[in-house]
Amino acid sequence: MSISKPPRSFFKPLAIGAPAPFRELPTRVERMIHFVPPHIEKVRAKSGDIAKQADVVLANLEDAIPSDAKEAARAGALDMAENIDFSSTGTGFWARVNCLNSPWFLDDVTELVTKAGNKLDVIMLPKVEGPWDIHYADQLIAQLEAKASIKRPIMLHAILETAEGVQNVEQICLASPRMHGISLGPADLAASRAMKTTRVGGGHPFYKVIEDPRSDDAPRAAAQQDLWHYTVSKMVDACCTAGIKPFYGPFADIADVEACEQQFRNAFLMGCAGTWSLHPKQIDIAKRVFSPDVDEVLFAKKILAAMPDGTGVHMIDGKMQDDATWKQAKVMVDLARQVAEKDPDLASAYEF
Ligand SMILES: CC(=O)SCCNC(=O)CCNC(=O)[C@H](O)C(C)(C)COP(=O)(O)OP(=O)(O)OC[C@H]1O[C@@H](n2cnc3c(N)ncnc32)[C@H](O)[C@@H]1OP(=O)(O)O
Ligand SMILES: CC(=O)C(=O)O
Ligand SMILES: [Mg+2]
Repeated sequence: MSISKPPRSFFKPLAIGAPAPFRELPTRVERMIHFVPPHIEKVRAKSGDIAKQADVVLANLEDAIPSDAKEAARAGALDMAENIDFSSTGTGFWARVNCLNSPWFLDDVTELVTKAGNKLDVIMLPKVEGPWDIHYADQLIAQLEAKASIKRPIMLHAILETAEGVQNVEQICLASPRMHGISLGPADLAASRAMKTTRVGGGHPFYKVIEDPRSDDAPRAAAQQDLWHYTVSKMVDACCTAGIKPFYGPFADIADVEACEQQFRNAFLMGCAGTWSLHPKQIDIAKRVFSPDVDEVLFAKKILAAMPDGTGVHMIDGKMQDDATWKQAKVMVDLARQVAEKDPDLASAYEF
């Protein structure tokens, strides 16, 4: 017997007075979630400017914040909520709270929801292992939303960063209508799986395929493979099944902008909606990569124009098009339209 909720109960608020969860995700361009360490006053002071460039600004309270600065980071996050104008640029405001078994989680969530709940779009929950973690956070947030008379539901975004979480990713995505999406957490995940790498995201020179031995004994060609391909694929399928958004996560080799761009691009091509930026220079990389390519969009527009009702078969520039490629084209053009609303240069390049 199934133990899932009956369909009619799924969208009911979990506390009397809490807002009803969204039936559909709000349509938002979220090409990058920019991480700010809120306890550092100098960096926090810049986050108003960052909010004009990034699609999402996130106050990070978890890893990378020293244990003796956790309260300061929380206070910094509340300060950001109060003093930065996110709404006029349509920028999302998120916070990554400490994990559920930490001494800080309860105060993080309580203070964020009750003091800044009407400003906060998404709470990012680290180290989620199964749907039970989502159920607990979901109920607690509903109680706090009700207590503080929050008008819009705060969404939940889980980080996929333990082997158990990857094993349970489908149930995590389906656990609650409060779910917004999932991000890959390659550092904790590597540790959890005992992967032998000290890198945060990206490839590894030892993870490669080499060609067969050559008759001339010349060095054999080799190509690095993507360590994260399986996990990203699994995450994308789980998110899309649940109607929520998959994201790549951090790329910590800040100086290696080329490898960062390639890792982001692989994730974009595989279906991710966005990524994280840890440093201001990763914002532009993410913007470039997660905005659809102009030539691809112009080609996709030709497909839509040639097949107004989305059926049949057509040849365009020597390539066969049918109902399936019409859907591929629609994905591209729909995203381009959303990006165009934020970016007038791209709007004109896409010829909208
Ligand atoms: C595995 C995980 O959990 S990943 C998520 C957790 N990690 C994070 O959130 C890290 C966030 N990023 C950072 O803390 C920093 O970018 C670091 C530590 C990676 C690098 O910091 P620095 O060495 O100071 O970078 P750098 O010197 O290049 O900074 C250039 C400027 O950008 C500013 N800056 C750096 N990072 C950020 C940021 N995330 N947001 C806003 N401004 C920033 C710096 O303050 C500096 O400003 P200044 O020129 O006025 O002095
Ligand atoms: C993203 C993150 O938290 C990690 O890679 O561990
Ligand atoms: Mg982590």
